[in-house]
Amino acid sequence: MEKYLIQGGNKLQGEVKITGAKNSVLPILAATVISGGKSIISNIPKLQDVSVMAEILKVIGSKIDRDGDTMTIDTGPIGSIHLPEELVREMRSSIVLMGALLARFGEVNVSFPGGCEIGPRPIDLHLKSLRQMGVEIEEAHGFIYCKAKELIGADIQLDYPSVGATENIMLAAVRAKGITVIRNSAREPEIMDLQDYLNKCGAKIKGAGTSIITIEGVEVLRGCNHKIIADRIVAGTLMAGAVMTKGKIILKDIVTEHLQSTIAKLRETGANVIVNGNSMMIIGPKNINSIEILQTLPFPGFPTDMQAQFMAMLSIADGTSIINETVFENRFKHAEELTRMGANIKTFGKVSVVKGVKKLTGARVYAKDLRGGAALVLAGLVAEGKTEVENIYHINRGYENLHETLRSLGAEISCI
Ligand SMILES: CC(=O)N[C@H]1[C@@H](OP(=O)(O)OP(=O)(O)OC[C@H]2O[C@@H](n3ccc(=O)[nH]c3=O)[C@H](O)[C@@H]2O)O[C@H](CO)[C@@H](O)[C@@H]1O
Ligand SMILES: C=C(OP(=O)(O)O)C(=O)O
Repeated sequence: MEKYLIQGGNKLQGEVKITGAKNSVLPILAATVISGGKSIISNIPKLQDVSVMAEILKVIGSKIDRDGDTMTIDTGPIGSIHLPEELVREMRSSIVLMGALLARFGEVNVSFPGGCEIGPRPIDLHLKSLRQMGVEIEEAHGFIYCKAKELIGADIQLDYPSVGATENIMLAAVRAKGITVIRNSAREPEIMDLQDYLNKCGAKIKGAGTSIITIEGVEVLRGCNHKIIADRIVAGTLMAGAVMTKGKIILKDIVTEHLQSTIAKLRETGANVIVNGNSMMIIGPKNINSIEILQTLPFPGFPTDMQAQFMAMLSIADGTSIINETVFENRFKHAEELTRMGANIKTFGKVSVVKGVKKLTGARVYAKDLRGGAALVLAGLVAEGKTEVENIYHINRGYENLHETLRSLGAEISCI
């Protein structure tokens, strides 16, 4: 199995273009199913999750050509509503194929999805909302069979602004009869990107980016051309790396508006962040200040997908930081691995206390999930000596050749 070997000590320096967002491209690829037409999607990152989503679409009949970062997807030939269990279980985002196939065929058979193991990840809000739209759902033997004689617009109040539930409702609602309103919807930028794609296909959606989304169902959708937004989490990960290594990097092709909570917290550490249109310079401070309280929240709050990387950064800060993970039940598996590298971290349920240490030391550590894996790589960049990060297949789910990006910025890292 592949692993990363890192020799710590080099500063990150230089310029890097940020790739397209995993959490945007996955629901948009699922959305291509609805029209049965041809869509050309660009700025697609090379990620394991993208390959899996493309494979699922192919298994049910789509034709897909990939040329560099662009995919041409023809979903006209899809002939099955049964999604392949093995592939669906490989990632979380496969669940949004439920809304997409319901919109196209009024029927879908899907197993429970996979994704990072960061605590229980129920889909009760997805199912409750789809039921409100006239979908009959049977759960048996690990599968969910959904059928709707007719999808009907509904007024849906989400108990929590779930990203996946918001996406599933949007996808089903674009072809439902009448108007669907999602209240307390997720406001993540990836929801706005999904709205943009669907509206280019002929959907009538308003409000993405706010907590009320209104969807007027239409009879027909067509394929379209769409460019995926930049990945704010990949950008944030590199920003944390620049701060930890006392480096200086420039990120290109980003949407700085999507990064405000990360920028604010990095400034608290003493980092100098200079925003210039769709690029940004980050200069690491001499000494990293601790952060009194870092609380993860739905967007526009601080993203849970940046929590692990910030824990790695705060483990070498001056002073003690408190991290409160409010989004997922069990997203601190990286704490134990960081401790092997000399970090001083105590976790109590959803709260971690991170007491900054003078230095980390290289060790053999295991990625337990995607962002936790990225955090260990960042720790390796500053640790004294060699760090081996095992199980990097987790990292490949969400970062396109992370080692090559870091090497282009001066890090000593190789994949063996
Ligand atoms: C592929 C993708 O886009 N993944 C992102 C998406 O995951 P995902 O869509 O799974 O995240 P959700 O926003 O749905 O989940 C947030 C919280 O709501 C709970 N919940 C969710 C649905 C439900 O029916 N019932 C329920 O209780 C979850 O267990 C979790 O505690 O948003 C998360 C929160 O920003 C990110 O960390 C993930 O990177
Ligand atoms: C948790 C994540 O991904 P997923 O929802 O796909 O498991 C993530 O991107 O950090």
